[in-house]
Amino acid sequence: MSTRIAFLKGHGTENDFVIVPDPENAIELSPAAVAALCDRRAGIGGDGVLHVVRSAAHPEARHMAAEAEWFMDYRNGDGSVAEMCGNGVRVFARYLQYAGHVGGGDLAIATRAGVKPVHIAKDGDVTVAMGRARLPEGDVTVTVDERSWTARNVNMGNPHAVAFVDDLAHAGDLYAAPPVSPATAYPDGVNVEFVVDRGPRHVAMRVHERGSGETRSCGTGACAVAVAAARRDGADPAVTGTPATYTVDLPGGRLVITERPDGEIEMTGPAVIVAAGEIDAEWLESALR
Ligand SMILES: N[C@@H](CCC[C@H](N)C(=O)O)C(=O)O
Repeated sequence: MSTRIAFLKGHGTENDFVIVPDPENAIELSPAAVAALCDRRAGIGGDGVLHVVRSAAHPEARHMAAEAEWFMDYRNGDGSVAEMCGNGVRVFARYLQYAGHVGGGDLAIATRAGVKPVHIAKDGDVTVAMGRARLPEGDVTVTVDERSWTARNVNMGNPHAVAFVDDLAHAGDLYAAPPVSPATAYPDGVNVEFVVDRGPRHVAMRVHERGSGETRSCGTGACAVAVAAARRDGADPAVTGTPATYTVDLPGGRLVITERPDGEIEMTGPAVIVAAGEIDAEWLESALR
């Protein structure tokens, strides 16, 4: 009988993840193994992997263990490592609740972008305190076919380029990463958001994610969009002294983002566990050959 590895499948506004519980960090998840798990035909399928490890058991998280028991070791679908995943951290919290590691209410999760406070509400939504955005100086340019847009460089722990467009269809098929220049603005690659207005403080977006391609939702992307929209709309909370709340519609659902005058950003939306099962370790080995 071959060895089996437990997994779950979950999503936040259809940004979907293979969840691999591994409290003692005993499973070696190589980039090839992550890509095999995320393969939508030959594997389980997902935009990324949430490797669930005790902070004390992971060299990148040990220093956060006193504040947060669990570390979200997030990987993109192509196996690359990313600093942060906003939908991922909400689904991670839902998994901790599902597995009985936490009840509802408040908890903290360690990520590569620091410890994130999370609140699991009784109504089912999960809110994460994402911290502050960084806005590196200088606009960037996003190009799709014959169209180009000046875009805002926003860092939410991970890098984003936010372009306001007239029509989301102008983003094209997004099968490949849209070129962003200057390339020096993003030495480690970039997530690209295309945004249209839907109403006052209400936008819709599509995203091409670094390491995953076009996804149905991106939490850090939605935060970057809200931050860029507030600056564009003259609603920067640091200037007005009042919080700015944006509703962000994505192909997979709706997220609500609030930025406070001190720059702290909160994101709220659904997080769902869909299934639980077992990975055949022999299959995973063979997928790596
Ligand atoms: N979908 C995520 C972002 C995942 C990481 C991203 N692809 C990157 O490489 O930075 C989210 O919900 O934030």
